[in-house]
Amino acid sequence: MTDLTVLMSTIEAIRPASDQTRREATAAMADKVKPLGSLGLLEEVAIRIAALRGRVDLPDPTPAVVVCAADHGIAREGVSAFPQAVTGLMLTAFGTGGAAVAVLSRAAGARLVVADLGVIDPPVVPGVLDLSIRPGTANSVDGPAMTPAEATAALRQGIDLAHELVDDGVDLIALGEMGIGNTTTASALTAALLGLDAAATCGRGTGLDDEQVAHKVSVVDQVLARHASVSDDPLAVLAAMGGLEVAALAGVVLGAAERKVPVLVDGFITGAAALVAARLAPACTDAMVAAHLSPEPGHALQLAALGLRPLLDLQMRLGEGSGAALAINVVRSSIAVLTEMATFASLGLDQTSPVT
Ligand SMILES: O=C(O)c1ccc[n+]([C@@H]2O[C@H](COP(=O)([O-])O)[C@@H](O)[C@H]2O)c1
Ligand SMILES: Cc1cc2nc[nH]c2cc1C
Repeated sequence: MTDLTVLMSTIEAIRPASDQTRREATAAMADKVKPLGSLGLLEEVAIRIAALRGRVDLPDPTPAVVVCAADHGIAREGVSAFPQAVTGLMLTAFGTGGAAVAVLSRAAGARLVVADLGVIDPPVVPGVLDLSIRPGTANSVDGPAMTPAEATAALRQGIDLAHELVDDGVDLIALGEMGIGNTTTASALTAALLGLDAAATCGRGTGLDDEQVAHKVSVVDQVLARHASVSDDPLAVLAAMGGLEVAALAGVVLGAAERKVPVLVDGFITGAAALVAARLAPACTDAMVAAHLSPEPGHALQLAALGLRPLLDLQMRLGEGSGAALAINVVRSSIAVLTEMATFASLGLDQTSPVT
């Protein structure tokens, strides 16, 4: 099958979560020995996952953290506090287990899957999947970051990866990314897809000062002006602005949603991938859980557009999937609440009258 055929058949196959199971899970949660709604978002997450999976008796999840890495031509505009070579260096840190996301994945009992979608001069690191489409995108200030065929190929890599993980027993996927310059790419994508000004979506990334953020806004303004004609078509916007890892992560979302497996969206860059996926297949938002809130100003705007509420707000702005890895145990706990908590009835209590 061609990349486009796989993409289209995946989009076609994505169905909304089950309303019937949502009602059953909501009723089951209401019976638990606690005041109604007192476990807050923990209740909502378990109910949403039950509705997605089509069953209330959820097993303890088998999680995987998927980190997609790639380089960005836009980094040449001086929009990051760090040099582009850091993208490749971090591949080694992922592969050797010393990166934050490797530590947090271990703490969550999750398998870590790292994929190179287009790192320039990637180091040879055992365990890192070579899914490279091209060595970095082109600079989207000057022209399209990639061709529609390259964007589709990256999406397909993500879809295939999600399918392989699910076939292997994974039923919870945390999204992560690495790519110097990718907050600028995510700012452009978010502004284009949500019809926002660059100033609303640009933040400090890896640590820009106010003057550097102003420069970043002017660069994103140039990208938006250069590609103004494509703003109605999500695949064309993705190809025009990048990036390769964003495309692959959008594919992971689509592939997971097709198989009714929840994805934990991490920060601002995975949020941009989630937006792309939602534009391609609106029902895939039922598979998304927002792990945390990044201080990048565009992140809250993305989550509002997706109708998602973040589980955590720890002022984390690392990326890599660090927030998503951390939220795995929150999701695991929410499922345990739904499946293991006692009910009022089982304790011989009447939940409608307070115990005196
Ligand atoms: O996840 C976030 O919200 C986030 C916010 C700021 C920075 N990052 C990470 O930092 C890198 C991009 O930052 P920058 O400044 O180079 O665009 C990239 O590797 C991301 O993983 C990630
Ligand atoms: C060191 C470093 C680690 C990262 N992890 C994700 N983005 C990153 C950016 C830098 C600079």
